[in-house]
Amino acid sequence: MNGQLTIAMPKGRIFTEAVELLRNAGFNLPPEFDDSRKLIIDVEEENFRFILAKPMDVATYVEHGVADLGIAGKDVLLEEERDVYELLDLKISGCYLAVAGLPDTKMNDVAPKIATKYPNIAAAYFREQGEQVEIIKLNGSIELAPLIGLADRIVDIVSTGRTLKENGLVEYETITNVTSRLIVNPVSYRIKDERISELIKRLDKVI
Ligand SMILES: Nc1ncnc2c1ncn2[C@@H]1O[C@H](COP(=O)(O)OP(=O)(O)OP(=O)(O)O)[C@@H](O)[C@H]1O
Ligand SMILES: O=P(O)(O)OC[C@H]1O[C@H](OP(=O)(O)OP(=O)(O)O)[C@H](O)[C@@H]1O
Repeated sequence: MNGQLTIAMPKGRIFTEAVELLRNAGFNLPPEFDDSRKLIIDVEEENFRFILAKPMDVATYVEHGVADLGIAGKDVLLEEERDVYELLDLKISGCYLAVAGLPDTKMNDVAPKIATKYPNIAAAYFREQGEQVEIIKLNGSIELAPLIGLADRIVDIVSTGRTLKENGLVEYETITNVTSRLIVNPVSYRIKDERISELIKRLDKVI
């Protein structure tokens, strides 16, 4: 064993599933994990420190080494391209990234507009398709953009498909599947290899 492990956890959707996975792997996480506003939770018994961050920021904490490990959606990892290693596909919080828009509509011929929370992923996708587009970055309610004429298409997460359906939108293409991943800071991986390998082994058994 070599020292405490700091793990950056994403608040929100992924959190509950990630906590369940860690508990299934035999880690004793106290009730604070079920109902608390604390942003740092120490679990002395396991020699873990958990920090609770916005999902989009998890890889930033890990890249800067203030967290050894983190749990982040593949969408965030593709969008941000942080200097971290991906260790495990945790197979939780599954969804996918898709291109969607109003049914039976063609994209504008000249610089069609794409609204998205994922400007880098969207730009790379349309570049690969050989299509020149204008990316419009939004922070949420992406489905609104084609409805009020801000964009021809959106690139966004689809899970149940309910948001698209209830807003009269259809999916045009799937870009990539998304699940949450365990990521590690490259230096921590070298220095704390024993503890990290042990964690991977225990998680791997319950995924
Ligand atoms: N239906 C879904 N919509 C969005 N993200 C999802 C969905 N299902 C799973 N995910 C995963 O959850 C992560 C986002 O979690 P969450 O929705 O809690 O945060 P967020 O929307 O990015 O945060 P906020 O809206 O507070 O800025 C994504 O990065 C993705 O990997
Ligand atoms: O296919 P579904 O199950 O309907 O899920 C997909 C929706 O969920 C997310 O939005 P979120 O709820 O995070 O709200 P946001 O608009 O603030 O991003 C995502 O951006 C989609 O809008």
